[in-house]
Amino acid sequence: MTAPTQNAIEVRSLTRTHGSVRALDDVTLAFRRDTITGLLGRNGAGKTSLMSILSAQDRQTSGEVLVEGEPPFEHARVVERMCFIRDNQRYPDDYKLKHVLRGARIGFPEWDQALADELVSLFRIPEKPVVKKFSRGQLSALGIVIGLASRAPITFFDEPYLGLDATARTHFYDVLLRDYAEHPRTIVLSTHLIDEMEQLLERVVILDRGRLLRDADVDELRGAAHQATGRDADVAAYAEGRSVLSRHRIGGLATAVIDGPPSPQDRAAAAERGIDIGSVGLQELVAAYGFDGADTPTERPGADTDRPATIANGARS
Ligand SMILES: Nc1ncnc2c1ncn2[C@@H]1O[C@H](COP(=O)(O)OP(=O)(O)OP(=O)(O)O)[C@@H](O)[C@H]1O
Repeated sequence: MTAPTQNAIEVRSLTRTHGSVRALDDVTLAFRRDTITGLLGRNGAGKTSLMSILSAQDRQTSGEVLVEGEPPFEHARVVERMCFIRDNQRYPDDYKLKHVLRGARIGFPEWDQALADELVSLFRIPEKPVVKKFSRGQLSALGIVIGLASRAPITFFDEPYLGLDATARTHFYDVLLRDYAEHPRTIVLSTHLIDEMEQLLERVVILDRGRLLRDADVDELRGAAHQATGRDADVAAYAEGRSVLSRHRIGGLATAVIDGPPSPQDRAAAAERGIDIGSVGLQELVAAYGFDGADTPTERPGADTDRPATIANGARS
């Protein structure tokens, strides 16, 4: 008997096009079993497209997807082990809370009714109105109830927090961590609230314009870049020849996010120019990747005549 691989999902050369738009472009990666992975990237990066294909709700244009070793599309055995909570889930017009929960209980073999009841009360989800009258936050809460109580071995959450108040988001994070500790499973969640949700994540996948930028442990990414802050001209000189992910300028001060941890030589060069070297958090790193090596648009395009070549061209391959 072969041992199960440590990956719940494997994706090879995955491409999804819509006409001339490449929602996913030659993506190769794996999602580890019994791990919470954050799917990050700017609007339109391809996060929903990827989860839709992995959960068999859409089909790739080319490439291969294996979920627990099998292609998911039209594979009932694989599909019933997955739960995809979309940010725009629709329900039949006459459905109330009880109808949605009844459907989920039938659809998910590992469904936990006690957990569903606890969450309904925690999120104060109303029983009487039809679901189509729910507020944005109530709809998100309902998705979270289904996603967690399904106990599906592979669960996808697509921006599950939309419209949720701060208390409800805290409840979500706390129950997710508690339930995951008691029932480990593979969870993939897309989010733009990176600072807030970073504590939940063990691994991170970053997409940009359909392409894979990073697939790494959160701890590895925390040291993946450094930032240099100082007078604009000094930071520009420091940035010269280094791989600049983004640069912010306010007045005469600038901060450049540079790919890679600072070496002793970097520290010495910074000290020589009176530049502060600092660490870059996950949210700042993802934002910096999204800049394409460009400046923040605080100044008129074309006004920046002294822009160093590494910044103007973008140094990231
Ligand atoms: N059915 C479709 N028809 C045409 N283009 C599509 C379709 N679905 C997705 N796209 C395009 O594919 C790209 C990726 O979209 P996707 O929804 O996967 O991004 P996302 O990372 O989830 O974005 P967001 O963070 O804004 O939710 C976008 O440019 C989007 O416009």
